[in-house]
Amino acid sequence: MKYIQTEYSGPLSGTVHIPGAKNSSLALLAAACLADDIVVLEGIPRIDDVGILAGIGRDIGMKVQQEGGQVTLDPRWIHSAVIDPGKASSYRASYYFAGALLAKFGRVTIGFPGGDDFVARPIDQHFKAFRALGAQVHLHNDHYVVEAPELTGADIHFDTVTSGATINAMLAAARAKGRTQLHNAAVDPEVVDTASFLNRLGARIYGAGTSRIRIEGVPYLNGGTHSVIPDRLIAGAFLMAAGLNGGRVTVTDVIPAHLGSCLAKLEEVGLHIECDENAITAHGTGTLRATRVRAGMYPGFATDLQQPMTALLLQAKGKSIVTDRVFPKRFAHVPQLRRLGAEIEVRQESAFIRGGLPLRGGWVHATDVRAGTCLLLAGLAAEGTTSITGVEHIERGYEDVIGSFRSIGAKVSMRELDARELPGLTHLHG
Ligand SMILES: CC(=O)N[C@H]1[C@@H](OP(=O)(O)OP(=O)(O)OC[C@H]2O[C@@H](n3ccc(=O)[nH]c3=O)[C@H](O)[C@@H]2O)O[C@H](CO)[C@@H](O)[C@@H]1O
Ligand SMILES: C=C(OP(=O)(O)O)C(=O)O
Repeated sequence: MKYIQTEYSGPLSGTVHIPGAKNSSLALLAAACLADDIVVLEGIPRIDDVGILAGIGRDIGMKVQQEGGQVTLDPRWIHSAVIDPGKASSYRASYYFAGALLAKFGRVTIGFPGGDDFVARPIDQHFKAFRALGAQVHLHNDHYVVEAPELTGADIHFDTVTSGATINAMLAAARAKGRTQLHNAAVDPEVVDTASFLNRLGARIYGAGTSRIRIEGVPYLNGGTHSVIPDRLIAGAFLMAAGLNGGRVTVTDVIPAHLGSCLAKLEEVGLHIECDENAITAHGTGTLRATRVRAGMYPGFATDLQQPMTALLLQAKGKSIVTDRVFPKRFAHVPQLRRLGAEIEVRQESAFIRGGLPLRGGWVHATDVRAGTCLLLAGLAAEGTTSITGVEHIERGYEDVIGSFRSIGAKVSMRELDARELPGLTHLHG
């Protein structure tokens, strides 16, 4: 079993190239199924979730060729819309295959989504959208079936703002008959990126990036080429790394506007931020201020950044509070941070932090990708050696976590755990 080892690293400094966004890539790769010709996607990160998705694509007949960050997909060979439940459940965004295959096949069989587990991650709004477009949804033990002999445009009012269901509804409606309007839609950059991609193929999607999206269904979609947007969540985590021990980090190939609420919060805690057209530099003075973070949907502070931010706030003298309004129980990193000596506890769905106290290295377990980033940052600020298991979660989101952190001077390495050490470590998962 692999684990990541970190050592106290002092101020981190350097430049990191930010890869394409995981969450956008997963939507675009599935969306390619809707096309009637070859699609080329550029800037796709080489992460585990993309590997699983490509495997599913090949299983159903799609031709998928990966060369570095360029992925060429030929959907003309897709012969099946029955997706292996195990593969679908091994990552979150498999639900996009339901939206993308429905218009072409009229029936999709697929496993329930997996991915990071934050206690509750319903997909009722995806089903609501499919039903509104005329589909029936049948739930089974380990899979569900979505069926629609024909999809017809409709007005869909989401009960809550969800990026996943907004994207899935766009996919299903792109080739539906007539007009669909999405109300209370998510405004995330990944929604806009998916709409831009589909429009490049000939779809007619208007208003993506606002809470009302209009889709005029089209009978077919061409092929085309598209570059995925940069990963704002990886960029945010590296900027936070600059604040840990008073360092200076530049992230390049980013879209600064996608990080507005993150940058504002970093300035609030005392980091200096400089933005260029496609680069951001953060430098810490060594002194951090405690603060209040309320994670919300875009353009709010991202739920996927509240865990690395928590690692940073452990270094800020005083009391900080972190609340997650998107996934109110997303605090699996908290008991792990306590193993490193952090004074942090969860009460009434918020993490209360007493920061500015020294951390000491130890064994910890990453339960999900961002918990992993949080523990990695905490490990770089802790005295001694920190060992992080659960690397498979981290690798869902990072293509070269060790290389990119080393490039800013982090003392971090990937190691192999001797099987004989395992029994003594099972307590970590509790
Ligand atoms: C693969 C992917 O893109 N994952 C991202 C996506 O997840 P995911 O697509 O699962 O998250 P959503 O944006 O859909 O969730 C937003 C909120 O809506 C709720 N909800 C969602 C769907 C639904 O049918 N019913 C419902 O109640 C969720 O519980 C949550 O409170 O957005 C999250 C919120 O920015 C991010 O943390 C994830 O990294
Ligand atoms: C929650 C995340 O991913 P997923 O939705 O794929 O589980 C994440 O990227 O932080």
